[in-house]
Amino acid sequence: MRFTKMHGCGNDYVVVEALTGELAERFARAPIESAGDLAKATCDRRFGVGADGFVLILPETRPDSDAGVEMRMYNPDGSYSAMCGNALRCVAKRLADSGDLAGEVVVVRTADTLVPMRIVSRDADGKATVVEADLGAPEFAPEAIPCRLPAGPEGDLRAASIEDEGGARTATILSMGNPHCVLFVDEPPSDGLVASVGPPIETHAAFPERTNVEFVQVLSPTRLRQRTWERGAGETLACGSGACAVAVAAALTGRTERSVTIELLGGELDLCWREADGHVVMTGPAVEVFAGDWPR
Ligand SMILES: N[C@@H](CCC[C@H](N)C(=O)O)C(=O)O
Repeated sequence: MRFTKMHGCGNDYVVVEALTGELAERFARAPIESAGDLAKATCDRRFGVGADGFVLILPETRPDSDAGVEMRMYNPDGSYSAMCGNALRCVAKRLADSGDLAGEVVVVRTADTLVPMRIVSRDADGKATVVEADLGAPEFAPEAIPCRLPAGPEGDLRAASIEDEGGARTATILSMGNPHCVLFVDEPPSDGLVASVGPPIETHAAFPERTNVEFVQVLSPTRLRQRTWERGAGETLACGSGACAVAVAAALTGRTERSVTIELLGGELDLCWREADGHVVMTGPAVEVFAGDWPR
């Protein structure tokens, strides 16, 4: 199996393009869970390639879909995620660089979401370097996230109270196709905070499908700092869907404007929660590191 090791802001992936041939036969019509063990093996940082996620690029099998391909993303623990912002940009770059992208625009389906993406810039060799992705509109209804906490007066979880061993915390909870619990903090989020609060919130009883946890410091009305404890992965250097959730949470709670830049441990992402259609548009880098064969 040929793979490409890629990353977006240091959030790294083993990406397998399986548009034709044996791999497409094996996975395109197979149940989602069927690639879970392969994800665990390849993502292992000691016994495998090492990555925050395993990504399959598959032919679109839904007859009525406008997507060119389907993306399936798996966490290192083998669980599937219906959304993954940084991996989506890597997929767009992969398609652009391998000549499988006719123009500068591609539509990728992940679960039930169609994600239009545009190559924003290329290097001197014509390889894509920056990609813009429209991740669609956030979901706020507790049952759609899913989250068992009761909605507030606005019908959402913009100021939900969630308890862990450290006491009650106020969180903004929403879905970008996957669940996010955003915690605003006054200081730069520390190693200790992320490591001690991330795991119990990820597996908190309020989240029947677990959750990603974002720790966010507001630096100005257009700039934030974010660290993320990811569902099924632990702390990563960046989380694209998390950055989208943070941009929405910050604007929704009046902390920032709707267009912001987010500083992550591995780089920066630009986000815009568009007024016109409520979609969240993320712009950021996509990088190829190396290619290889699994197993050798
Ligand atoms: N890092 C990703 C999100 C990956 C999936 C997440 N861990 C989940 O299970 O929801 C991103 O860039 O969005």
